[in-house]
Amino acid sequence: MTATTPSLSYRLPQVRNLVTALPGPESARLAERRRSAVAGGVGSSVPVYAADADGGIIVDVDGNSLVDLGSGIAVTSVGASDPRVAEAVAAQAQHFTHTCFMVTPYEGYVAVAERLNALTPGDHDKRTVLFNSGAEAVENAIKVARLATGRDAVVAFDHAYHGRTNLTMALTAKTMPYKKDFGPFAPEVYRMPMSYPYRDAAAGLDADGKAAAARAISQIEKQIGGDAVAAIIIEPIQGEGGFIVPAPGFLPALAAWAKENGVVFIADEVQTGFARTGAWFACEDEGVVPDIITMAKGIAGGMPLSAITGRADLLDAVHAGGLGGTYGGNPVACAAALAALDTMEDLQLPARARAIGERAVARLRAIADEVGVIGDVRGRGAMIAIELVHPGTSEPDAELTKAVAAKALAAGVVILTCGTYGNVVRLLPPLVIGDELLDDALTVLETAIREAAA
Ligand SMILES: Cc1ncc(COP(=O)(O)O)c(CNCCCC(=O)O)c1O
Repeated sequence: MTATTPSLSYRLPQVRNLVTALPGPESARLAERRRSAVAGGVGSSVPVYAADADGGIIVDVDGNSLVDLGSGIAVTSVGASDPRVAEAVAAQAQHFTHTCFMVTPYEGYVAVAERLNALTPGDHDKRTVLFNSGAEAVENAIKVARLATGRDAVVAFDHAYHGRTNLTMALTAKTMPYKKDFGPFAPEVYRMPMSYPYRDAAAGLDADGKAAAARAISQIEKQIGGDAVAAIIIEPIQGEGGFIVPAPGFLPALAAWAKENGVVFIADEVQTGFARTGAWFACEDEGVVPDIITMAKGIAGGMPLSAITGRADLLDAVHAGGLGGTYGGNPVACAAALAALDTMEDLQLPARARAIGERAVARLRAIADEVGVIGDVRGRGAMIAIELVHPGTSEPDAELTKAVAAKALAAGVVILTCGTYGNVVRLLPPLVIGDELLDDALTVLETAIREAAA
């Protein structure tokens, strides 16, 4: 831990420890039950079943302690059993688990909205609406943008990921596994080229952010026309598409164009939000103030909650009853969010994320030349990735990527992969992971890369 960050305490030993082969017998029994109970379309990254989790450790049903470098896909930044969150959940549940905010409202929803209005970029008048999933937040951000502008067209980007509902599938770029055979998809969605510095350079394109933005804007104007676009939606750092950090200048140029053309600029911070990238929100890195920001994942310590926060004039343009849903802003999830936000603030998790990222990037950059298969090391804060390629080329190596993740898992480290080409190893550790455990996991990852690449 750096000297300035508060000390962390844990309920479980923060030590990687395997006591059986993976999966162990209990996980194997659960897998058997799952085969005759759960649809095969739901996949799982690892073959073990969780029994407990705390800090950077997941304990499985066979007593194995694994290091969690996935945080349940960027969700459990405060850990999966933050004591403050657990206490808030229990306390709320003892009073009421649900009344439906559209029926009998409650303070927790209002308090979360006040916190998000204050925490998100921009000092303008804002309003917030709460939902359950990231995709639901994205769907509603687009609804608001279309109503407020009276326009239909929505611009999304190559390599984007926005969810698994019909509209968010239309916004998502990669077909397999997210979209294949699930169409037809919502109309009036247009895909534009992304700033992908590593691959832009490899393709001989000008990787400069302003040039990349100019390419996208030129296509928007030719294919749609600025006056027909309701919204641009973009992840400030693309997540499932491969932890793609656009070149500096790209986001500000798009936001400026959107403002000039009356287009709603939506930042999808479902994966980048809540300290993950070393700031409360990734947009802050270049001073971009979105008109609407979508949030979920890290918001509530693992409880299902999502939100849109945006300009009051946009969100208040919607007629009464136009936004909502049965469970949106569930009171238990709201209690968890308020507790999680307190933990993030008390533990200074944006700074902790930066420290985690610096540690990880230094280790990965140090071996890149030696192993020859790391084409790029990138990310910000504790959202770090390596793109794996065939030696001496920028050709994606998806098989090597799978092998690295499998070797890491066999040694007791849960690592997620992603990327349009399936060749990105991503690090999303809980922001409460300790340095010793992080270093141990990075050593395992280095060994896995060396062995898989040999
Ligand atoms: C930027 C961004 N927007 C929207 C979403 C969607 O959030 P939901 O809460 O999964 O609906 C995500 C979810 N990302 C992980 C999805 C994993 C999977 O389903 O295989 C995201 O990252």
